[in-house]
Amino acid sequence: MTLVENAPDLASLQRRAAERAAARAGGSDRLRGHIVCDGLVRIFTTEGVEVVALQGLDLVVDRGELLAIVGASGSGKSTVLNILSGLDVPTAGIARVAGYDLLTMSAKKRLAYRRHTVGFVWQQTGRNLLPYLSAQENVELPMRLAGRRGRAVRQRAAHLLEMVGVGYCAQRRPGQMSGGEQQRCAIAVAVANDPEVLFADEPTGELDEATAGEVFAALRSINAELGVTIVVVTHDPQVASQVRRTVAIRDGRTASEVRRSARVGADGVEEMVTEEYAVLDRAGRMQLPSAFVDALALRDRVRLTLEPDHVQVRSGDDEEDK
Ligand SMILES: Nc1ncnc2c1ncn2[C@@H]1O[C@H](COP(=O)(O)OP(=O)(O)OP(=O)(O)O)[C@@H](O)[C@H]1O
Repeated sequence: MTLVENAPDLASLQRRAAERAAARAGGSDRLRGHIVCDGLVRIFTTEGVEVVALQGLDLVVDRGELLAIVGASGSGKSTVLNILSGLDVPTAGIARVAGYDLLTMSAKKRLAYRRHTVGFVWQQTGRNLLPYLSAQENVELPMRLAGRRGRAVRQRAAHLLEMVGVGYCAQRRPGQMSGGEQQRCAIAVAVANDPEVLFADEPTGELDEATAGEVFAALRSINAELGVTIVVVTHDPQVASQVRRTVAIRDGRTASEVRRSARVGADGVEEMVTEEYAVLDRAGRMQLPSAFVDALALRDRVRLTLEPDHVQVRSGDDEEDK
């Protein structure tokens, strides 16, 4: 499916994010695979019952990308995020972030990873900000805890608040800010110590659509200005219009992907093109979108035919019915 619209702004932000990310990494050749999941498996065992939350999930996120992960409740989104953020350990497979192997790293390294390499924004605003500090003080706090002092700390905090569009809230406490303003402030807090990767778990879950749009704008501007790699987990399928790449998870696997890219049309005007892909894993497996399965009443067996430039999928019942 391909949709075309005029929205060059997202494209120029993404170009800037790629330039900043390349500058951070010391060259554009270091951009590939900032986050790599390969055949990732997570099995939970509760009272003797096994739940396979991730069953061979593959995902590659490049340095400087802004990626959204979507999926229905129970599809495995939080499990992936918990693993990538170092809170949980996978059962098998490969999970690597910024050169850290998340399966084998020691407890000491895991702590350093969580403190310095990654930043977090949670859905509950109360988990992101201290209620008795102003927005400015909240953003300064992680820098002070890391031993930084002086005018540079105050300036960076003020600069980050401006970057996410809530500079006017600097002297307000969280209770004096709206939910959207608090989440934008939380983004500034999360990147205060310049992490390589920012993870956001349902950062707009408690917000209305317009306010959610402002939070995504803040994430895009942080991504473009700092070149930080961002992964947002959400159950909101509308997010695909807010970011360049959206990966959908179904039953613990990456099922499909929506990409928005800039193209110059015949009239010379730059436009955004949205394309949806199914994801083929290394074992040759892919999931058909449920809408396709329902439309053709596909079930149990399907017939595959190799054509010169595509593969045809037909109901396996056809031949038997004749
Ligand atoms: N600690 C746990 N113990 C047992 N099962 C778990 C545990 N954590 C998650 N699961 C199961 O793993 C599967 C994936 O859960 P996960 O929380 O990753 O889904 P999700 O897509 O984030 O859902 P939601 O949007 O509702 O948060 C579910 O079947 C869930 O019940």
